[in-house]
Amino acid sequence: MESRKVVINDTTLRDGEQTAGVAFNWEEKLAIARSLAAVGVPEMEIGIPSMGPEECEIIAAIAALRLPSRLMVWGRMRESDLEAAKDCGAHLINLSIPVSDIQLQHKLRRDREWAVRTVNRMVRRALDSGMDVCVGAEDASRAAPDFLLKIAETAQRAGARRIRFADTLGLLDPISTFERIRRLVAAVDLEVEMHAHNDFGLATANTLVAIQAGASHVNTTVNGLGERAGNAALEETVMALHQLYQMQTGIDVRGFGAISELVARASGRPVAPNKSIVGEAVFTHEAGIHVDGLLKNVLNYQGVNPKDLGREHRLVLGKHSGTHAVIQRFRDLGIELNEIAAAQLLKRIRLHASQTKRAPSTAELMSFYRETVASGPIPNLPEPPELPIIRNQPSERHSQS
Ligand SMILES: CC(=O)SCCNC(=O)CCNC(=O)[C@H](O)C(C)(C)COP(=O)(O)OP(=O)(O)OC[C@H]1O[C@@H](n2cnc3c(N)ncnc32)[C@H](O)[C@@H]1OP(=O)(O)O
Ligand SMILES: O=C(O)CCC(=O)C(=O)O
Repeated sequence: MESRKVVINDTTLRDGEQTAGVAFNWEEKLAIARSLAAVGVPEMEIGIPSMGPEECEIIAAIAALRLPSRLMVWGRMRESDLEAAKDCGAHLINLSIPVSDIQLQHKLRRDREWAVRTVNRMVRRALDSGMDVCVGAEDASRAAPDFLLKIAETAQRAGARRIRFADTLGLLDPISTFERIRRLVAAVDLEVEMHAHNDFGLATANTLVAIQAGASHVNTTVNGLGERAGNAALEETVMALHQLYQMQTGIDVRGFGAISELVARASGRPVAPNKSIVGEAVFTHEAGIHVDGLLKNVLNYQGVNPKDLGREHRLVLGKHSGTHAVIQRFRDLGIELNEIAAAQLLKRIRLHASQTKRAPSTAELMSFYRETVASGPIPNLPEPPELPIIRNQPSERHSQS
C-alpha cells in the first residue's frame, strides 16, 4: 500500500470502558492515557462529560497531563452534552447521532429531517465552543446509504472536520465495509473515521479495509475491549498496518505488551492466551514439525517477528512434540541424546502431557532421563549430569531468533 498515514484514535477510555462491568478508576485512566501517549497513539477518546462532574474531572485531569496526543470526548447531539464538554480541555468533540431509521424512530422517536436539522445546528454550536467537531454517525451500517451521505454533507457544510462511521452492532463484513467507506470518502471532503465492532470477529478486518477504502482515522481499543464483543484491537490494527500494508502509524509496538497487561488488570478482563499479538501463547510452539522447522530456520514458522514486540519464540515439549525438539531441549540441558533415547524420552513426555496437560519442568525432564538411563542399555547415552547443570538451566524459555 502507499505511504499514506492513518491516524489511530484509540477509544479504550470511552468505548473500552463501556464494556459491561468495566469501570476504570482515576489512577487507571491516567495510567492508560499516559501509556497510550508514550507509545505514540496520536489521538484518544477519553470519556463522556455528560456522565457528570466526576467524569469531567477525570477528563480534565487527563487534559492537564498535556500529553502529545489529541483528546476527544463523546457526547450526544444535545446542548446539555455540549455544555458539559466545553470546559474539559478536550481538543475534539464527537457529537453522536443515530442515522438508521430504526434508531431514529424507535430510540429517539425522531425522523430524518430532525436529524439533518440537529446536525446542522449542533455542529455550529460546538464550533463556537472552540473544539473541533466529529459527527458520530451511530448505526451507520444500517442507515439508508443516501441518508448517511446527506448527514455527512450537512456536517461538512456546518463546519465539522470529521465524520465517524459507526458499525455499532458489528454487522458489516469487509466487502460491505469497503463499499460504504469508499462511497462516503468520495462524497465529502471530511476526515472519515471507522468505528468497528467485533460481534462477528471482523472488527480488525473491517477497520483495515476501511483504511484501504480511504478512511483517514480509525478507532481501536487495547485488547479489543469495548461494548459486547469489543472493538478493533489496537495491537492487531497497528501491527497489520505496519506489516501487511507497510503503512506507518508512528506507534511504537514494543509497548503493546505492557499496555495490554495494564488494561487487562484495570478492566478485570484477562487476555486470552491465543489473543493475537499480545496473548501469552502466540509465540509458543509445541508441534514437532513446527519446532523442527523453527530450529532449522526461524522463518519457516514465523509470521510476526516476536522481537518487534520485545518478545521471543518459546518452545515447549508436549503431546505433539517430535524428536528434534527433544534432542534440542536436552542439548540445552547439557545432554547429547541419540535418536533411540530421544524416541524413548518422547514417549515419556507424551505420557506426561496426557496425564498433566502441561509441559514437563526441567526437573521432570531430568527425572525422565534418569528413568531412561536406568531402564536398559541405550548405546552412547551419557550419564546424567550433576545437579549444578540443572540449576544453570532454570528457564523453560528458548529463544530462537
Ligand atoms: C453506541 C454507543 O456506544 S453510544 C455511547 C453510549 N454510552 C453510554 O451510554 C455510556 C454513558 N452513558 C451515561 O452515562 C448515560 O446514559 C447518559 C449520562 C449519557 C444519559 O443518561 P440519562 O439522561 O439518564 O438517559 P438514559 O441513558 O437512560 O437514556 C438515553 C437518553 O439519551 C437519548 N439519546 C441517545 N442517543 C442520543 C443521541 N445521539 N442524541 C440525542 N439523544 C440521544 C435517548 O433517547 C434517551 O433520551 P430520552 O430520555 O429523551 O428518551
Ligand atoms: O456515534 C458514535 O460516536 C459511535 C458510538 C459507538 O460507540 C458505536 O456506535 O458503536
